Amino acid sequence: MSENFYQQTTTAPESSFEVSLRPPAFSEFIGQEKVKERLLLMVEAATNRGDVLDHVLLSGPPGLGKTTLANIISKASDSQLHTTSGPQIEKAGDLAGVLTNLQKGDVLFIDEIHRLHPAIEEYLYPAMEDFRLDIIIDSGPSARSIQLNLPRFTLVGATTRSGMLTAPLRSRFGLVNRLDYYTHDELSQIIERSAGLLDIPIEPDGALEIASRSRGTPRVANALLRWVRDYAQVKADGRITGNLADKALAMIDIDDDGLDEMDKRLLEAIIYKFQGGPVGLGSVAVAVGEDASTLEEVHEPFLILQGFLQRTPRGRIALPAAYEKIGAPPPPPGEQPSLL
Ligand SMILES: Nc1ncnc2c1ncn2[C@@H]1O[C@H](COP(=O)(O)OP(=O)(O)OP(=O)(O)O)[C@@H](O)[C@H]1O
Repeated sequence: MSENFYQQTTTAPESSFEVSLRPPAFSEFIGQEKVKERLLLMVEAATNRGDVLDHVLLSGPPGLGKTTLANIISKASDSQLHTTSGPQIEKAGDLAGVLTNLQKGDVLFIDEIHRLHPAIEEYLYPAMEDFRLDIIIDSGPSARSIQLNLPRFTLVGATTRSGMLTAPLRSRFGLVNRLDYYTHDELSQIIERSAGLLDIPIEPDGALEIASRSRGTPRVANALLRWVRDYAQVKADGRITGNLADKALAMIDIDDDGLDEMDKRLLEAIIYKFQGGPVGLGSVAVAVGEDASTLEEVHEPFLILQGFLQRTPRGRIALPAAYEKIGAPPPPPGEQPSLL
């Protein structure tokens, strides 16, 4: 279970468990204060003007609350939410179907918007800017362009890879927000809230223990809470204390910093197989037997944030903290890989 624990919790389709824990309003959404403040202001201004909300882009690693915020935005602006994702829109006709289904003021949430096909993205520009859709019907000599007027709507785009978004698409969003990893204190509050909703008795030190091993990510925190709850029910009286959470998480090989087996395997591969780097992502992926994009989107951002890893133009480099973490002797100073 442990090896792919984060992958399961960060890329698995939404479970009813997750949906049930989703905060329904800004007031219950913990953390991301700046983002919340901006969105609240936008919603209030648009409501006061009786206007439709501007388009919003939310970026950041998986599981930080982008889908949750899209839901909250649509509720706060009293509008209907329509959900789709970049890979689901395969043809221009798919996009036309989604757009022509919207009512005035509706929120269209496109998850993984960076994965939209470039040709389809171009249809989105006039739709976002002028609420107009130009589509070509038929082909060959009888091909002709027809123009459809769309109701004014709000596009909420979510991406884990904001760098992959094209400049023309990015510039069409009125507000661009980056979500950051949560602090231990914020995650503790999220865990206590979830435990309350699920009727799980938890001590503050139990919540903090889970929080400190949740890699700054609410989705991981909720998944770990669920595991610790099961452990507490079977091995104890059901109450989650700090000590019990520690034992439960050790059982699934999640260490004090929240690193799992795959994180450690990645660091070990760079240090032992590639002499600490620099090494390209593709080579690391083959060495650890994991998909390169999972390493890049799920594992690496946290390892970088924690100071274990560095991305350089020449490849990945293990930093001194990584040697310490896996108990490898640090390289002699002369053999430290150059960071350039
Ligand atoms: N600020 C928060 N407060 C409380 N719970 C949160 C918060 N942010 C996220 N969660 C919880 O974490 C889970 C994951 O959130 P969500 O699905 O919104 O993430 P996401 O960023 O959209 O992820 P992905 O990009 O992978 O779809 C949800 O169940 C939600 O309940």
